[in-house]
Amino acid sequence: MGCNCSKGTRSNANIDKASKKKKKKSLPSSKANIGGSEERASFININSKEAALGLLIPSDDAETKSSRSVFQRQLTTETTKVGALLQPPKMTRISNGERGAQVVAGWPSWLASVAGEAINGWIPRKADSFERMEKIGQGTYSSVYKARDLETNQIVALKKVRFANMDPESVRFMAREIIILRRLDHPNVMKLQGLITSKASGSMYLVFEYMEHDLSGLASTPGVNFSEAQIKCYMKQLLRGLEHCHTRGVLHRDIKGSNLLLDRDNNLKIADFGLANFYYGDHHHQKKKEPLTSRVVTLWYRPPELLLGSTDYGVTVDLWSSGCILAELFSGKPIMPGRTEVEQLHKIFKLCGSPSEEYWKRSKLSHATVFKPQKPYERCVAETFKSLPSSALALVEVLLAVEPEGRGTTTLALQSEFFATKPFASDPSSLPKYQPKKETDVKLREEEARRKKGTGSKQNESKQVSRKSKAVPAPDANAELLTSIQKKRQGQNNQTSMSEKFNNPNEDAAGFLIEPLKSGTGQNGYTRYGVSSGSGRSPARKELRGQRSFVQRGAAQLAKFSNSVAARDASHFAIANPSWLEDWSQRLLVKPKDSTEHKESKLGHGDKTERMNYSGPLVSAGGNLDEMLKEHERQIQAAVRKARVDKKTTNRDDDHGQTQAFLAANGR
Ligand SMILES: Nc1ncnc2c1ncn2[C@@H]1O[C@H](COP(=O)(O)OP(=O)(O)OP(=O)(O)O)[C@@H](O)[C@H]1O
Repeated sequence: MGCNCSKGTRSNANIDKASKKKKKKSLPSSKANIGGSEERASFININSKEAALGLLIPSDDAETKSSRSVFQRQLTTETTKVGALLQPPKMTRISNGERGAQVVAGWPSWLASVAGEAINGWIPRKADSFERMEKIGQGTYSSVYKARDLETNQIVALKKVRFANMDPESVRFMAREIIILRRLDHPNVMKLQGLITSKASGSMYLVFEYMEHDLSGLASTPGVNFSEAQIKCYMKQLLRGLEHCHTRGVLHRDIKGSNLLLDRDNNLKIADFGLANFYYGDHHHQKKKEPLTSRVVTLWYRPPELLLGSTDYGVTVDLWSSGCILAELFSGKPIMPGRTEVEQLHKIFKLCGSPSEEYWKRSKLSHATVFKPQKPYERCVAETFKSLPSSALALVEVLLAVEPEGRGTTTLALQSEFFATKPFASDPSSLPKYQPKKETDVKLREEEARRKKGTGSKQNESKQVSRKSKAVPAPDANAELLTSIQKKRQGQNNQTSMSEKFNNPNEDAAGFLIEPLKSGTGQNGYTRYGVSSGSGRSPARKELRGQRSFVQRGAAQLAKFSNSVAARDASHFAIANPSWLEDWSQRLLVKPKDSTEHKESKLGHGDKTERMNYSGPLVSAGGNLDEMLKEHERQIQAAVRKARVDKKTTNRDDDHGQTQAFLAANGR
């Protein structure tokens, strides 16, 4: 495909050279002067922080248990695993000598402790060697800035990750992300180019190559239409990037359009490894595998096994998300825009059928007793996507297999007929060069509008929702995880205000040269494949952007999304039953703010900030499982009663009735 042109990356200089150099010339005056009183003082602090941090990166088990002994157990397990198909990474702990060298090279000791492996061979970059430009993204736990590397004149993206008061959870997550990023090296995976550490150790910048677009932003840009060959080009790159991750034993666990970044030449790179984790393959039966959390992957892209509570899953979770993206690229809209976990699962069953009896038996999924339908659902993927080219449909069928074992692998997907038949995947550089920054502008405008409305950042929105929405307790094995994430998020809320402060010119103190925000607009038309919407614009595409990652993201376990019914533009590839009306499970959790918002949601137009809607989790943190189940039962019964009353007074479509039946039939 020729889409693998790797951009030259400027990695940090070799640590050996650096430490030698430092020893030779600047040791006495350097910040890294470990004999200096300032550094000595921080060494003393650091040692206690190391103890608090456990020195190690988190596994999901640690997400749930958050204990050092868990880490140690994981280390032992991991280091003894051999012969892995997926080349399981070793949790290499660097020696004291190496750590010392890293500190000499200028790294804070706490970082050398938690992510020694990730910084090995690097020296820290200094903030003042970058000219910071505009803010280009706001993640839940990070802010992203465009900047110029003054040493190379290259434009880069600086992802600022804050961890309030060295909160061990936040530090562990950050450490995991950078360790994973450094394990990966592929043209279709975002490369970590370097790290900038701040004096205060309360934040860190991850340096990445700057990417002009993200796939969902680009797809939602007016006048931008994708051809089949272009969809193949993006899908091929996505699958190649994922293949690399999986081969290196990494599950991304948050594949969605807004995490697939594109440079000017249409090279796609998988970004945001904030939820990624290591995976050890199916052949490690001899050792008890550490459980993985099921509370990952943005709702619309989350596979059924996770919704059913699986903690023993693999690469197939990313394949499911990829299948959702493939179908979405053709359809011009998200294919299963659920608003709650229940609704998501119901949408999945309706489209993909429910799993077989054998699957329910063998998988022993924790939520199976609650969600197993009394009558199996028929699969209707082929009818729904009958307008897709047959080779594309065949791949969608595989990737959206309701039972994970049916999804194959990235390698098999890459070998599928879809990529072997004409029109072949375009060469990325042959595709239109889209005007930079369009979607970033949209995003920034939306953020600005939210700020003006007083809702503040995404975290604040979620907070607001958590007060409004009625979180329904449900069984979940990860209550402790949620508690720990909630705790973390309290930190994140602090981080929000801190990141707001970062926009303050006083932040120059961090050493950046600041350039004022510029804006750019422009369009570049291209024929959208098969979408018959007159303007070529698919407002629903924009909806992708609103869908947030779940774990460790929006506060109080709230996944934010834009209302699904917005996805109703006429499309050649429209799914057979596009009646995404509100079902009662949604109303159980969310009360639309007012009728205006509701109306706009249905139209799918207008300012996105007006259309925001939210879903709450089924699961509340902490508490006794029985009580949670009982409470869940009460909530469900109340909702069923309410739905029955509503049904008499309002027009309901099939979808609503089905969802109701689905839930009622399952004892709720
Ligand atoms: N290398 C890059 N080049 C350009 N923009 C980027 C880059 N990396 C991230 N961004 C922008 O910043 C946003 C936030 O980045 P990222 O997703 O890594 O952060 P996050 O805190 O994990 O976000 P989220 O809460 O959305 O998962 C992205 O959606 C993207 O628009």
